[in-house]
Amino acid sequence: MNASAALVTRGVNEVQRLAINLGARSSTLTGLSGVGDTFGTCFGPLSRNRTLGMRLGRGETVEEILASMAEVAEGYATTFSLVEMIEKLPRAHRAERTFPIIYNVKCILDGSCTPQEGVRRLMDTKGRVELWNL
Ligand SMILES: NC(=O)C1=CN([C@@H]2O[C@H](COP(=O)(O)OP(=O)(O)OC[C@H]3O[C@@H](n4cnc5c(N)ncnc54)[C@H](O)[C@@H]3O)[C@@H](O)[C@H]2O)C=CC1
Ligand SMILES: O=C(CO)COP(=O)(O)O
Repeated sequence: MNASAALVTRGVNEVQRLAINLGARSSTLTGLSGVGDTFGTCFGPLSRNRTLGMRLGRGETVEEILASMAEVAEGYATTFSLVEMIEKLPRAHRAERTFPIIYNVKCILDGSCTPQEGVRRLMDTKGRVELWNL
């Protein structure tokens, strides 16, 4: 549970950081449209995005999962859109260090790493001050 809490909290932080860079108010991301939405999708047993992630973690491929889902897991396409947006930001050369969760999710979804490798890389990330760039 602690690892999940850390991942979700740091995930919100990355989305917040991107949104602020694009002109959003930070309070928008700490309200229902940010933290609230993230809780629903990460912890709701019926969540489409959570279902995609759980099935990936159990060893199915992205292709198998997407082909067998009747619904759309929005997070799949959104991950690639987020990376495109990040790479247009100033200091994009530091992007993988600044947005490690988004980049690791992309790596898992595009098949360049396994879920286990993605999680291992996140766990090996050097610690730093939590709110260093907000
Ligand atoms: N329900 C929620 O808590 C949240 C939903 N969203 C996003 O909002 C959107 C709608 O969510 P819901 O209303 O819950 O979903 P829903 O499953 O109730 O409705 C989605 C609708 O899109 C249609 N659809 C799916 N693929 C399509 C395609 N290729 N072309 C045309 N129509 C297509 C489906 O037939 C369905 O009527 C989704 O992108 C979802 O990820 C975002 C945040 C929260
Ligand atoms: O898209 C959503 C969160 O942004 C909500 O959809 P799910 O909760 O079904 O994953």
